[in-house]
Amino acid sequence: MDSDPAPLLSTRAIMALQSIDPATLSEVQAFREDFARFIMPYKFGIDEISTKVSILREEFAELQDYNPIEHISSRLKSAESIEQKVIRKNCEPSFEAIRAAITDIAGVRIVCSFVSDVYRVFELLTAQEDVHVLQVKDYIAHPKPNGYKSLHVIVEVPVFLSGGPVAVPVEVQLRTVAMDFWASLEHKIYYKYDGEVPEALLRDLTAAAGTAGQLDITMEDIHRQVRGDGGAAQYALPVSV
Ligand SMILES: Nc1nc2c(ncn2[C@@H]2O[C@H](COP(=O)(O)OP(=O)(O)OP(=O)(O)O)[C@@H](O)[C@H]2O)c(=O)[nH]1
Ligand SMILES: Nc1ncnc2c1ncn2[C@@H]1O[C@H](COP(=O)(O)OP(=O)(O)OP(=O)(O)O)[C@@H](O)[C@H]1O
Repeated sequence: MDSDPAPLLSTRAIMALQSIDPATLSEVQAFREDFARFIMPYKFGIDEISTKVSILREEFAELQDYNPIEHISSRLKSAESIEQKVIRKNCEPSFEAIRAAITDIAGVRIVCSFVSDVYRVFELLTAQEDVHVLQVKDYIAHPKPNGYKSLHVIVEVPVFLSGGPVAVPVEVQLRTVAMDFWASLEHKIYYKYDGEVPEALLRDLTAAAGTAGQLDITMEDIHRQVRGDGGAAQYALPVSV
């Protein structure tokens, strides 16, 4: 006995689609295809940078018995987040204008053990000949007023598509574990309060950023002493760390 195939769309979705004029529907479909074509190179840009960072990480681990990179994460900006930024930046809503104005559609975050590692990984990545630096923002040397610290660099990498190479901007954020801990909590609080964070919490967050900064200094100092290249505080460490 034949049974009806399971519907691909719910009755509500079919009714909604039937009520849209076919011209609008084909416009929506065309837009979806254009958006997929627009976003694809950014995904490949993330892949390029992630591969470069993974190679550096493996090489360090193999040859130097030391790994300056704790972890790597990446994100492709969502259509909603791009839309919000287009509105916020008062950018013309065309793919061409968005491509020129929004340089963090592809994002990679590199979390390092120590501040010196952040700068070392930055130097190694940006010295590669196919990595073109467009902009650097050093929020470690110059933290934001709320205490936010990270080293940001917008790089452009070539992505080889069937039609030829395309230069894709990728935002790389480099930070320590302590900076990352602080930034992720601050991000959650900011969203929880929809940007209207109470004064007392803001004060606590700024103070916590200072504590995280102090922790980075102390940890790096201990690390240097263990490696035997000195440190600011010259106290002896107990056996193995
Ligand atoms: N948690 C947290 N993240 C931040 C903060 N400031 C910047 N970031 C992160 O860094 C990204 C880029 O920040 P910036 O380099 O300062 O760029 P911007 O001045 O905001 O400029 P646009 O990215 O063009 O809006 C943001 O999208 C966040 O992911 C902050 O105060 N707290
Ligand atoms: N370069 C990056 N690498 C990895 N993750 C990132 C990067 N930039 C942002 N993120 C993370 O992606 C998530 C969502 O980011 P989203 O694109 O919505 O906003 P944003 O880039 O942080 O802010 P804005 O749109 O104001 O520039 C957040 O968890 C954020 O921490």
